Amino acid sequence: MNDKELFAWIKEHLYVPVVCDILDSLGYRNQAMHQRLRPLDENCCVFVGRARTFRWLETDYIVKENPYGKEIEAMDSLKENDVAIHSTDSAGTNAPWGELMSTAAKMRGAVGCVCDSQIRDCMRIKELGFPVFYTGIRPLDSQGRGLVVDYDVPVRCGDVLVNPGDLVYADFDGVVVVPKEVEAKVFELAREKANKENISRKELLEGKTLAEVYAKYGAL
Ligand SMILES: O=C([O-])CC(=O)C(=O)O
Ligand SMILES: [Mg+2]
Repeated sequence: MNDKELFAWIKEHLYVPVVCDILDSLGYRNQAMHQRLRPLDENCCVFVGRARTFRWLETDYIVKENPYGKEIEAMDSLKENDVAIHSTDSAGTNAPWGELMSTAAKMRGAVGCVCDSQIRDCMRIKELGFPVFYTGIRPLDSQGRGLVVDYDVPVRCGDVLVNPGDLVYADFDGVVVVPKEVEAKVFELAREKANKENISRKELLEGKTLAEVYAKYGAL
């Protein structure tokens, strides 16, 4: 399967919690982003793609020659199925993501953004239909408050260390990051667990008790 086929398959058959369960079973227990990251629009929050990371530096002055650092270059390098991942801005001084970033990302084929910081232009982002997970909303520009010092480097976002190219999967329950080295295994096992959950749900709806179905399929 190429990425396009894999991502379509994941969106059709899986959901974020089942992927988290499999990561748990393989010893990767800290791959779900912190619950402070929530979707801007619950009707537009499901995506799977590859991490493209932005490393932010907090500043208290405008860098004259290049007030946004490498941000514009990074944005224009986005490709099909990319997910923009912004390093954590604990201070929350500014909103590095808004409607123009969303528009630029969408036009390059990116499928979502996880911004562990503030966002702005929220109603326009919703109108555009670009999925964004965010920590807060604030109307202030990043210029003079922060800049992108590097991109496609490991960054911490939502308390998860994200490497460029990691698979990022988001739905209403949250955002999970699947490290490259376990990706194939995770989706093979997630398919099996989802099958067990589907049959368990069916039998629960037919009236069987939780103890009965758990004894049979071992899936919760
Ligand atoms: O200017 C920014 O950094 C964010 C923003 O407002 C936009 O993307 O429209
Ligand atoms: Mg704007």
